[in-house]
Amino acid sequence: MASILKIEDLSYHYGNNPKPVFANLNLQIEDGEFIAVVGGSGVGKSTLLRCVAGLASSSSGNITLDVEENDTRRSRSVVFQDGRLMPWRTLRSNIAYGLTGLNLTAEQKRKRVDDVLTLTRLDELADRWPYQLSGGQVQRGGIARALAVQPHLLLMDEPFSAVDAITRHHLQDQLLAIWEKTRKAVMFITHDIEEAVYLADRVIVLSGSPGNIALDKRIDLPRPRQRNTDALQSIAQDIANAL
Ligand SMILES: Nc1ncnc2c1ncn2[C@@H]1O[C@H](COP(=O)(O)OP(=O)(O)OP(=O)(O)O)[C@@H](O)[C@H]1O
Repeated sequence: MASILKIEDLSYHYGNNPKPVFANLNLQIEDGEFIAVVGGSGVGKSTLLRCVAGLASSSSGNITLDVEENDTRRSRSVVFQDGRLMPWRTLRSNIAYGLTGLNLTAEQKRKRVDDVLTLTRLDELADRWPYQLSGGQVQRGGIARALAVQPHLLLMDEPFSAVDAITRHHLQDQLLAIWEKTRKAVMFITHDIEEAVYLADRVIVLSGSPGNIALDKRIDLPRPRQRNTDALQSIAQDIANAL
């Protein structure tokens, strides 16, 4: 499979701080691949994601997204920890707002919104305001908004860390169902090693200061996966040891 994202010798400094958050980092993601990035607090996971998202400019190195650009879809989109729905817009309007600037007719936009509402199973909640949604529904709304732009690469920054454990498991399974249907490349940041092993094709461990890749582990467990199996726990333990 072809690489959709190539990160080469990436370094990042905040402001005048001479010490980089990470230095000479190299990573590739294949088209359709689900990778999870884990690492201790402050190691640079979110900074890396922001660089890939184009929200922060790397200090040196290259980030290449090998995707077909056109004006009806975006190369990448981001799902944040808090869903980031605008409180003054309904769910439907939040999703539609994300399509601003794309070259789509009103009818095409309406269809895009309807399609992602169905995909995230939020159809019946489309006209609610964010305050009328649960935490898990807000997160699914954030995923719907990110998917509406039909990104080649979906970037997720600890999207499920603010919800309870049961909701988190549901959201993980729904994300996997969406991923099976859309087969987008995903870069998923998490603190939770078991979440990473349950979801991803590859788990990348960031550690050190400056941060770099301490482990790049392919997860060969067949899908659909089971939680709490010895095989999954054993891989999670290997990853914990690398942290
Ligand atoms: N705006 C900023 N200005 C200066 N330093 C920053 C800024 N944002 C983050 N940092 C520092 O950069 C380092 C990496 O932060 P980052 O948020 O990328 O880590 P992280 O691995 O995502 O952490 P966490 O898991 O706690 O969210 C940390 O040491 C942090 O203090």
